[in-house]
Amino acid sequence: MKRIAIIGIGLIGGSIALSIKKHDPNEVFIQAYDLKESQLQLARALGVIDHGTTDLDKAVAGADVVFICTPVQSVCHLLEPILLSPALKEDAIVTDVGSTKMKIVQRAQELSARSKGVFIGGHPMAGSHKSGVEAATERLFENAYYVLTPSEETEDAYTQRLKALLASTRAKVVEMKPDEHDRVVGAISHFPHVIASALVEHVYQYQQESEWYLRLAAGGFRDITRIASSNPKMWRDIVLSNHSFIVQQMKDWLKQMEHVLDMIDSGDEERIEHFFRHAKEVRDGLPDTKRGAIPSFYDLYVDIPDHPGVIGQVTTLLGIHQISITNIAILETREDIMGVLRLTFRHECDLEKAEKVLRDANFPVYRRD
Ligand SMILES: NC(=O)C1=CN([C@@H]2O[C@H](COP(=O)(O)OP(=O)(O)OC[C@H]3O[C@@H](n4cnc5c(N)ncnc54)[C@H](O)[C@@H]3O)[C@@H](O)[C@H]2O)C=CC1
Ligand SMILES: O=C(O)C(=O)Cc1ccc(O)cc1
Repeated sequence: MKRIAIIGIGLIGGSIALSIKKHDPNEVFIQAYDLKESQLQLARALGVIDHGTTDLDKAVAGADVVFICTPVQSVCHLLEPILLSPALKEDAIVTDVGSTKMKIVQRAQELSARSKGVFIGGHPMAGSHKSGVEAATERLFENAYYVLTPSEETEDAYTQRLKALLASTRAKVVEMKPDEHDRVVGAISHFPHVIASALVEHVYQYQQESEWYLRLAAGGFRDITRIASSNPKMWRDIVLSNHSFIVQQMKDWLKQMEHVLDMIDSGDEERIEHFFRHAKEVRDGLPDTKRGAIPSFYDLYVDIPDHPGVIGQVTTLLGIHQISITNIAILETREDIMGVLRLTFRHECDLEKAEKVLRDANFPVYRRD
């Protein structure tokens, strides 16, 4: 029986646990640690873990592989008590899922000589703007890249052992140096999150002048700012931990914006069209993966008319048809309706069934991403 420890059982820790468990249900025992007893209880109730504890030594005891799945600043703090834990098994692999790698790998290297285990940095390049174990799904990492950052001293046998375990995620595992990882991921993930949030803030300032700004916000604005709905604490940690690259990229961006400003101000038709054409070509040429770096969750939206008991009708209908909902939220209000209900499902087939059941009952349902 293989023992896997998950430290921080949220969206990513839960999704790793589920994918490993689904692959080998009878051969794996998943033990978890979290600061929040409630997350451990929920994870146990959802069948994501076999055992939960708020005692770190007990959680790592006897584990063959330990995944640290907390926000990145906590990963740095947890490395010492985990790598130097007397309960850590000889030759255990300790890995993490943090969105940045340089600081984490550097801290692990400082501790490596005194540890019984071996640290290999990791980062699954898939996620969501949702968090918590309730949003975890075993298919989250399917077809996404999963970066590992073994150091030059890491014996290849350990890396191969970890890769074999990660095969259950069906991600494409690749190896990178921590600095290259942080520079590239800074540009394609971290900095875009800063831009998305800044764009929301930008329009919010205008909103003080007229309420129409956010009321009219649709289509493109929604698409480009979707990631601004992500977990603020997680992104605070990421930005602090990848500070230098993000600051550099921000300076490059300001220069780029100067060019764009100059181009638009000049009214030069040819330059402006070329700007949009080139961006379109690069964007259209992005690798067409079924599930990319930001895979959609299985969300269904229902417009809720303004009369009592409607939300109850929706959930009852789904219950009668035995369709499980992972998450439910009322998102926004428009004048003509009471709100938009977002129903999240763990599996695509549940979403399809729910869509049919609700449509047959004349609810206005739609998908959106
Ligand atoms: N959410 C995403 O899209 C992605 C996140 N990541 C990385 O994965 C890590 C986890 O992110 P999520 O699973 O989204 O967060 P989450 O908020 O869903 O889960 C984090 C869990 O860690 C627990 N936790 C926090 N501090 C702790 C501590 N000191 N000790 C023990 N438990 C602690 C929390 O209670 C929570 O259950 C972060 O480092 C993030 O940068 C990586 C890829 C994608
Ligand atoms: O790709 C994005 O930017 C996402 O929103 C999903 C995500 C978030 C954090 C990561 O470390 C990796 C992927």
